[in-house]
Amino acid sequence: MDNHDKLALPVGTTLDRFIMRKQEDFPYATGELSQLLRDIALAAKIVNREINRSGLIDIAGAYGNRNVQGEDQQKLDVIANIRFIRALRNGGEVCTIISEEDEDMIQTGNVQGKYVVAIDPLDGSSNIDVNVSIGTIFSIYRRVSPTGSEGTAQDCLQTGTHQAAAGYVIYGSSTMLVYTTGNGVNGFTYEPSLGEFFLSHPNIQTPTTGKVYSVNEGLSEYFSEGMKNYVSYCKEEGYSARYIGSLVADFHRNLLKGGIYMYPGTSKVPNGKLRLMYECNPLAFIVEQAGGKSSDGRRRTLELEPTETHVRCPVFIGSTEMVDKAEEFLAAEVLQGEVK
Ligand SMILES: O=P(O)(O)OC[C@H]1O[C@](O)(COP(=O)(O)O)[C@@H](O)[C@@H]1O
Ligand SMILES: [Mg+2]
Ligand SMILES: [Mg+2]
Repeated sequence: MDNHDKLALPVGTTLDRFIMRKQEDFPYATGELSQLLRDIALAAKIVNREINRSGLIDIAGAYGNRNVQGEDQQKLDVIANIRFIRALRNGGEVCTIISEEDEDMIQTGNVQGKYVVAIDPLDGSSNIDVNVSIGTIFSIYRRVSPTGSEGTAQDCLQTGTHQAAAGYVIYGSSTMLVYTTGNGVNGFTYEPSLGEFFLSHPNIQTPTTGKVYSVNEGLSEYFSEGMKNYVSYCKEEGYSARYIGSLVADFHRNLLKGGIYMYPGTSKVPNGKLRLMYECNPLAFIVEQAGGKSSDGRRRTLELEPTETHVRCPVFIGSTEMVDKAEEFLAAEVLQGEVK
């Protein structure tokens, strides 16, 4: 009987109770990570409320600033960023934060905090004003430097294999929080009238293959030969193309139903668009814990060395057999290149 069976909690268990019961599984746990997960859930509830009424109040549209990625910040990007940073600062468990919306590391002042958080406060920004599912993505590391001082770059630039926990919130037809602490993946659905997340998707396992591929084909003229060949293969196999344009939403669908999401390197952007620390690493941890796979087309995402906090990397993530197949096509291209 493995851990999951021993601690199988019924659907409908509240998130708080689930976190508490899971903590009991680790006799040496001190409760800080549990509290940190609760802090994130609290901020998610507040951001969810803002999103649900975003059409009614003046929080639609651009904020008027550009972030470190050179993207126009949406007002909700900024609001979500403020809400999550405030919750993590007030919670006291986090010493340093890296956020998509801030160029530099954010020191919270909690020098006794044992954790570092990397966060994409609002994912799918291009979909905010058009009522399409968006999300929040987070990744949690234990600091490597001693407590008592601010977190360091070394604390923030750890490979994904060192994550203590990771997760995302999807603000869709319902709002869900999905996370892992390296002991399986569980999903919780938010019940707004009770203000609680309830266990709705215990021990998520992703199918080893699927019939859905997700990629922005608008970029296909910049795709490599191998990538073009894999997309043709998906069409020949009769797969359906599904691309919401919100990473969290495309990932979530494929996690539950099977499929592959790809944001490849292209001749225009060789490292692709997505960020390793707060988009690819957390989702790679989740997909692996659910029995799936994530790579940059060649190397395991979780083993990629982060060179700086906002570094980008190509990503192929989802059902293992589909990621394997995509890698095969990319490898064939390299071989052909060598033959020529
Ligand atoms: O419009 P493109 O180039 O296909 O990019 C869409 C991708 O960019 C993102 O919006 C990037 O994330 P942010 O919205 O957090 O910047 C992903 O959610 C999405 O999958
Ligand atoms: Mg994003
Ligand atoms: Mg974002």
